[in-house]
Amino acid sequence: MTDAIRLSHLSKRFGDFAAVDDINIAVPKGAFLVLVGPSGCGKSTLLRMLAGLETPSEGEIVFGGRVVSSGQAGLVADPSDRDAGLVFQSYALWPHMSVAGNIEWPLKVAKWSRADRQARVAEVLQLLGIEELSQRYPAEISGGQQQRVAIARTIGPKPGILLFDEPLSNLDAKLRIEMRSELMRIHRATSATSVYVTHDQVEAMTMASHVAVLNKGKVEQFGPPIDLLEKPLTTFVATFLGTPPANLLTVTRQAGELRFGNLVLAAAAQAGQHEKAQLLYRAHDILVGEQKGKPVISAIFDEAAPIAGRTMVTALFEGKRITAMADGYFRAQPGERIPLTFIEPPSAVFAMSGERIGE
Ligand SMILES: Nc1ncnc2c1ncn2[C@@H]1O[C@H](COP(=O)(O)OP(=O)(O)OP(=O)(O)O)[C@@H](O)[C@H]1O
Repeated sequence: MTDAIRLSHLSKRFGDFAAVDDINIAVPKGAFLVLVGPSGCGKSTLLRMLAGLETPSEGEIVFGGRVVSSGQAGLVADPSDRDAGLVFQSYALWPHMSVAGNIEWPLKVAKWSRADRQARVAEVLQLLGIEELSQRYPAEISGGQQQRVAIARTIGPKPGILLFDEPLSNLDAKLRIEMRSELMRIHRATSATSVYVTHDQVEAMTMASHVAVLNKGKVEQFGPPIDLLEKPLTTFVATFLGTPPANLLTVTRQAGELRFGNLVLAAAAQAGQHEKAQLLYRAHDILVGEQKGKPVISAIFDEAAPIAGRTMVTALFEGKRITAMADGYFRAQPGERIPLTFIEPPSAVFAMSGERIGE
């Protein structure tokens, strides 16, 4: 089957600076791809290239087998001629048009017949649950409702590809969670392929069928969210994804062992030939308390946050912050010493350069 989206050697330079640097990914039809990464990693630039608002410096964008942008050929198909719809962070509704008018406008531009337009407007109003707002003007509805109208307007013409640029970042926390599942429902109902930009890794992990983690314009890793959590290829991916954030401990090879201070954490063979390595421990693999026969450290309690019946605890050990879990609700005084036990072996081993070692 033809991929819905294929990016080959896609780059965008501003002067000497590569905002997007040699990206190569293929996205199957119907996927929900989330582009995630820290501020300035190139997410918006990549999305703007997908939308046809920015010309690639090099490489190609192919939608459903058709080249829509090409750096070499200097080709960029017009935003309206690439079967893609873009939803921005700011809703950009036309203030002088009613909700129904806003949704109908792109269909007029695309020369749909009056009857088809009316039927489609009614359909998307219903899909977004905003029928009762159809005659109101943008100034007369809330921010969350405006966002729904903006989404309705984008999906009206039935684009094959939906592009979202941090669409929920202006909403409050509760509404954001609600809209997340709404967007998933809309994605399924339209059977479009979606590309969604966020810097919120929780949003990425809950919504995505595929995630691309970007760092300095490059894709660090691309795949289903579970694969990225279970088998991160770099320390960047390992610590960027997952809640609470994972721990990386630098260990030194001594004889047959990998030691963290005086503590033996793993067999030296796990680090291959490296003298030093970084061990990945998820918070739930370090438990507050002691367990016989397992490596334990005495750390200085810093703070505690209850999460789903357990407690996420941060503590300091030799100046390093460590995140661990306690069963039930846990409290201690800041500065108090608490035991932390490494109840599981490290879930991955990385070279000091950040690359994964072994399986
Ligand atoms: N028109 C431009 N001219 C020069 N540099 C630019 C331009 N647009 C973006 N950049 C630079 O390219 C890099 C990537 O920017 P981009 O907006 O794509 O990042 P982002 O990942 O979307 O960040 P954020 O999450 O903060 O929105 C940044 O360093 C930015 O300063």
